[in-house]
Amino acid sequence: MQTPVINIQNLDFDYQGQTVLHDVNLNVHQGEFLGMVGPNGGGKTTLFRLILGLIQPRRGKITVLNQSPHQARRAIGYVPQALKFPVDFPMTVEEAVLMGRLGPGNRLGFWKKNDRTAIEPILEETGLIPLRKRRLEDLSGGQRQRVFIARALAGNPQLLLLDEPTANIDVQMEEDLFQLFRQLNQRMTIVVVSHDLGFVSHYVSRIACVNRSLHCHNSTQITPELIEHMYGHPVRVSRFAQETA
Ligand SMILES: Nc1ncnc2c1ncn2[C@@H]1O[C@H](COP(=O)(O)OP(=O)(O)OP(=O)(O)O)[C@@H](O)[C@H]1O
Repeated sequence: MQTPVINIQNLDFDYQGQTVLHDVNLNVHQGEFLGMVGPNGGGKTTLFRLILGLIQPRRGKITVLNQSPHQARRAIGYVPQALKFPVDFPMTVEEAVLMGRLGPGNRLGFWKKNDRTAIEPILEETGLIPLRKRRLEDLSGGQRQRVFIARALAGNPQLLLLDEPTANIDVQMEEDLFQLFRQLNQRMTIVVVSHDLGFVSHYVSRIACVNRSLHCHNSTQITPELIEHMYGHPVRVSRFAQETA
């Protein structure tokens, strides 16, 4: 059997003595498109930061592509929550995407020809060719999201982690982005955090519910009762309600 892309065993994580994640176990397999849902503060971003090796578990084990998260770092593309990224940074779309090529031997602003060549198909795939010379601050929220996705793709990752990539963007743009993720999923494993359960379960086969602990469900098993139980209160999920009405 193939080694999972992400393997987490009996993981505990604390922030200043407060347990944020407890006894988390998770296997994400090659080529999987996994959705991740859960209430605010449930620990989803923390789990991403652990997978990226930015923070260490207090207990348990985590491997990514059969290596430590730190060793696997260059094989992971990460799109953080949009609100956590400065948007008034004075750079063009092209320069922002090139930042995804940063690494040993590459300095900011001193790009090699092969870096510029490498980003061309990515600009094309993410629909950014017409915007390539525009400054980040002049873009809409959805266009900016595409830039952050393209930046994450520039390092040619095997695993893509997307933290609420469709927050604050309109429904059409959300559909377009998920179509792009579906296309990308043909060549890479994807984990996407979303609060739009009905929508995300349409695209993914499995959903990890994170609220201090983690439980996986097939997307067909997700019911309003299960969601209410996980969030601790009823959740307004427009598309979910429509689909299950
Ligand atoms: N740097 C930090 N120091 C201390 N506590 C933190 C830190 N970052 C997050 N936390 C706490 O850890 C818990 C989990 O936060 P996390 O951001 O992982 O949740 P989340 O599920 O991603 O939430 P959201 O859906 O709101 O993005 C929260 O209680 C949060 O306040």
